[in-house]
Amino acid sequence: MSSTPAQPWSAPRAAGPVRGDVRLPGSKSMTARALVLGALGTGVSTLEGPLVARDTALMADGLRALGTGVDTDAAAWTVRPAAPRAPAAVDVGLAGTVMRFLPPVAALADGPVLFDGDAAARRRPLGPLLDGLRQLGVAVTAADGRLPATVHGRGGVASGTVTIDASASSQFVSGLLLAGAAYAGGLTVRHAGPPVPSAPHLRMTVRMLRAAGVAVDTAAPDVWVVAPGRPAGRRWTVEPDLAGAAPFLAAALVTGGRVTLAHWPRDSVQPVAEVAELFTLLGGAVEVTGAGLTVSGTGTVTGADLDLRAVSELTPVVAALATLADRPSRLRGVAHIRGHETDRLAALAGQLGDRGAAVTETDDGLRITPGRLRGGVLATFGDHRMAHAAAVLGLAVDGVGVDDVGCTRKTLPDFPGLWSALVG
Ligand SMILES: O=C(O)C1=C[C@@H](OP(=O)(O)O)[C@@H](O)[C@H](O)C1
Ligand SMILES: C=C(OP(=O)(O)O)C(=O)O
Repeated sequence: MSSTPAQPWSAPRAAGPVRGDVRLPGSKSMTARALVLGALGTGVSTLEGPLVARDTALMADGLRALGTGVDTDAAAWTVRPAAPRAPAAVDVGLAGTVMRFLPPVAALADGPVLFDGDAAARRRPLGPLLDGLRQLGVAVTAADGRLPATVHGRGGVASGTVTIDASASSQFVSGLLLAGAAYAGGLTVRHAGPPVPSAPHLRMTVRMLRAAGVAVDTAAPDVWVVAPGRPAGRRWTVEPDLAGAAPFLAAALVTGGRVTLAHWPRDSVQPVAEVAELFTLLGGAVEVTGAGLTVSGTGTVTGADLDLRAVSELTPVVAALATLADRPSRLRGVAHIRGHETDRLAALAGQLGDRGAAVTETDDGLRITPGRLRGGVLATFGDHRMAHAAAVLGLAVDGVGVDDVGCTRKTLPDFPGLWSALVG
């Protein structure tokens, strides 16, 4: 973790239905991919509306350490590709995108690149990605398949097929695919194991590779074939962050309000259909118009049986909604979020349980029965989305707070400011 002092925060209660527009900064996932594709590109790339937050700053710094020119001074970022260089050291912080997307880039350098990060990042799974690199002939040293890890590149990677189990994170596949086009003969990635989570993020990876002119064949299930040929330098317009928008949209549901995510594109690379289905099952109405993506609620959250595998990063916000619902809920398909920023299933069961809901962990999710809720301080464990969950709970329960809202800077530069601007 960063060494900045903990920043306790009290979540505001909603005085009435929350109504308004919210302007979210750029998508973390899109910014990360555009930076990596830009670094490996044939020419200069620019990012309009990038996310300025800890995860994307770490990605920019990591690429700089590898020799890429990344200019983040202006509102639009510029990426000037250069052959990856070594020796180098990359601080991944707690960013899954940095720890999974940059080792395959480092494999192109000639020499050792050391990866390390926050203490919590050392607990996050990395082994299958490193095994994938080893299958391509890249030497990697890592104790127990976790950080710290060193990638010993030899100035290039031959083509090949790698077979990995990506059930712990879709980012293993995305990381390999993003760099794969720069490997001598391209790359084939096969997944073997329980289902890969977060399928929409794989879709985003493939769409952005194709948008940069890289051919990707996805005809066979769980197999991705990336043709050789570097991505084109190009201009990316980064969409508002849909995952970061989840607590704001949830506010409409809890309070019977109406919240619009402004500047929403008609054609998005983020999981709009999945998020719309989720909020509809929870009792809301979702529409995408020229004004943006709007969620309206009735003030009653409908408890439901929800498969969250595709949108697993929304689990903390959905769990908070489930504690406020009219009936019990079951959240399933998210066993792998035990390896997110913290063990999210344990953290949610503990913290929401302490606030009066009955929450039990299952093999792959949570059962949540609403109860008489009481205020109190939730521990975030450095996890931005635990703070989002607390904010949602606090809309309807007096005296809810978090021990450290600073962790929200991982993906939003000013979550408390945005939240009070909307909620009051
Ligand atoms: O590729 C990405 O940008 C992401 C993929 C997902 O990771 P997992 O597949 O590990 O859940 C998601 O949860 C994470 O927030 C961002
Ligand atoms: C799982 C998440 O992040 P990361 O990219 O660090 O995996 C998340 O943002 O919820």
